[in-house]
Amino acid sequence: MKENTSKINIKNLNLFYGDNQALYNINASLYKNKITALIGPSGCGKSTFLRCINRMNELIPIVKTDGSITIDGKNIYDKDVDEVSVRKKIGMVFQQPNPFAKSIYDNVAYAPLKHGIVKKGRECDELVESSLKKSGLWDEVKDKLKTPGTSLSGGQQQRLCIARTIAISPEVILMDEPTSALDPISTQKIEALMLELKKDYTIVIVTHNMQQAARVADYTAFFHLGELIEYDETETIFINPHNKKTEDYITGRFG
Ligand SMILES: Nc1ncnc2c1ncn2[C@@H]1O[C@H](COP(=O)(O)OP(=O)(O)OP(=O)(O)O)[C@@H](O)[C@H]1O
Repeated sequence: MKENTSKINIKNLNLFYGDNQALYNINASLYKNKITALIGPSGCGKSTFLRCINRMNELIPIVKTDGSITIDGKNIYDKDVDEVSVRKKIGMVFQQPNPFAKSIYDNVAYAPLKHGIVKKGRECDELVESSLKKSGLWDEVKDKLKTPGTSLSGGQQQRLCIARTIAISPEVILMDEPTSALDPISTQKIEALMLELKKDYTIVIVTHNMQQAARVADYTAFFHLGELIEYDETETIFINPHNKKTEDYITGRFG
């Protein structure tokens, strides 16, 4: 792993929902311009861990987090860091495509205009076009930018959500089961897109689909009962795991 640049450093991360501990002392370095997949049985803490990386769990009042997550050396849990700036730097794509009830154009333009990243007019038009091109959707929507985002197919809506995420120039993209609501062809398109996007972004994905992790991820982290059991190059996790629990899960003995 040595030749990689560390982008996200997690140290002694514990998370509690009220009295219930959901994450136990997680330590890991996630690498820049790589795709890291989080796998493990239902309820093992994958989504909780993902949401720690953009401080989204803080929207849940009973959550208490300790430990640190540094991104490029800065702890995002420091008191002087506000969570809105964290979420601008770290985009998120959800399981269900969730475009705004707005036009395709406005879905992409909304946040950059709101944050003053671009001005209305040509500058904004160019950003909308380049974001839709990067998400592989431009050719399918360029003649209907004023139609509602919700009129697109599920797979197109997910690529619109990715375009919306890219438009504010994040450094990290978190994806929580981004293809589980999609058909195989849309899934294939999103996977191809992820491989393209990792050239510019660091990607962390939660997936239940082990073939998907094997196809797209450079690194894979296996969680069980809130613990990070094993984290390594994807090939090692799938072909030569070091931990018995990882092996049992990979080979379908539980989960
Ligand atoms: N909002 C919440 N309030 C209380 N407990 C929660 C909340 N969200 C998750 N949990 C608990 O935290 C633990 C980890 O859940 P999490 O959703 O992170 O697991 P997961 O591995 O992503 O599961 P799945 O694969 O089913 O989505 C579970 O025991 C779950 O019940």
